[in-house]
Amino acid sequence: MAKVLTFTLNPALDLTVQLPQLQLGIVNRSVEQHLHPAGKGLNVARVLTDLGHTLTVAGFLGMDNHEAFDGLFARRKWRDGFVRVPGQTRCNVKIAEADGRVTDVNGPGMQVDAGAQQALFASLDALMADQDLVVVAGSLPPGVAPDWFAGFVAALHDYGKPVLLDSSGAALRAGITARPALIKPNINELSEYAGRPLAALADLAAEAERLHGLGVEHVVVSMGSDGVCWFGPGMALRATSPKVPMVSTVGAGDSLLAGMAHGLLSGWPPERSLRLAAAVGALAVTQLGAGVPDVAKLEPLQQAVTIHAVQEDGQ
Ligand SMILES: Nc1ncnc2c1ncn2[C@@H]1O[C@H](COP(=O)(O)OP(=O)(O)OP(=O)(O)O)[C@@H](O)[C@H]1O
Ligand SMILES: O=P(O)(O)OC[C@@]1(O)O[C@H](CO)[C@@H](O)[C@@H]1O
Repeated sequence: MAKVLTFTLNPALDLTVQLPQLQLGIVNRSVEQHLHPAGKGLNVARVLTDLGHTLTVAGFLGMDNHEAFDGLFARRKWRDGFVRVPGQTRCNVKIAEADGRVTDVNGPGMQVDAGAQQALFASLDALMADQDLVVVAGSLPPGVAPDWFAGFVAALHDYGKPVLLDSSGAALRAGITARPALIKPNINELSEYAGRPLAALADLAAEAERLHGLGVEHVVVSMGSDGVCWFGPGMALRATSPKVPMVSTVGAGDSLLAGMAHGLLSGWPPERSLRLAAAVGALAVTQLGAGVPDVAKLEPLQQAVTIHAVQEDGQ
């Protein structure tokens, strides 16, 4: 199995609040609440650990509420490369209604100063030693500029290992300039990047083609219950999403990305990688938070995924 480093520059304590139906402007009473350490790169790390890989996790972490994260790192036996900064890691609220709708209220995150950014940069040689693949996922905390992020991803790229990027907005735009091997925007994030709605598969294919021209080898576009499209060198595949009981969609994209990473690291044919990735994404929807506590559950989900080629006309 492989060694993987995931960066979460803006981690979060995810507070998931489950209730029958959210009613705005009145007191809502939740049925259950769960608080757990998360953030995109850490969610990816959970899945990759469950699939058998050895993980190092890094980014910025607030000094004032680090305990839950330290506990997670110790339980999962992750090497901890996080730079501690003054203040609190943010709390992101996820309101999960009984019909499967999830409303996210994500905090900005704690201020990260130039010293902390330099400290993370300075640790790259040590962090990158022996890694087979790097994942950079999530938003940028206040103080971290998109230009800095572009340089950061470029520095990772220079180590010669595949860099997988999942971000949005200005961070996605900046990260793409550093030619990551793979990006995984959802369809809304890619539409925002493109500056136009990408409604049809032909639009996605055209945008992916443009990104290939910028040096991004793999463009993986997630579309929630509508599945996922993967545009790679000389290939375009679409996977359907299996029908699953919905608990929370939070972390589905991270799970999909982890599945893709696993397939790439295993040297699998594209169809096999995409099938697994779609199955891991679907599994995430059936539970709170990311992870594959029972790998056997992936088998029926993989069988329920249909893969077909995206035609030139976008069918
Ligand atoms: N309702 C669903 N049923 C089955 N599979 C799903 C469902 N929602 C998501 N998935 C799977 O998970 C993948 C990622 O989902 P989605 O497109 O919602 O990612 P995302 O917007 O990046 O999510 P997040 O940022 O919350 O992790 C989809 O491509 C699909 O394979
Ligand atoms: O604000 P960001 O960094 O874009 O996203 C953060 C986040 O919504 O992403 C994960 C799900 O993908 C959650 O664990 C976390 O709260």
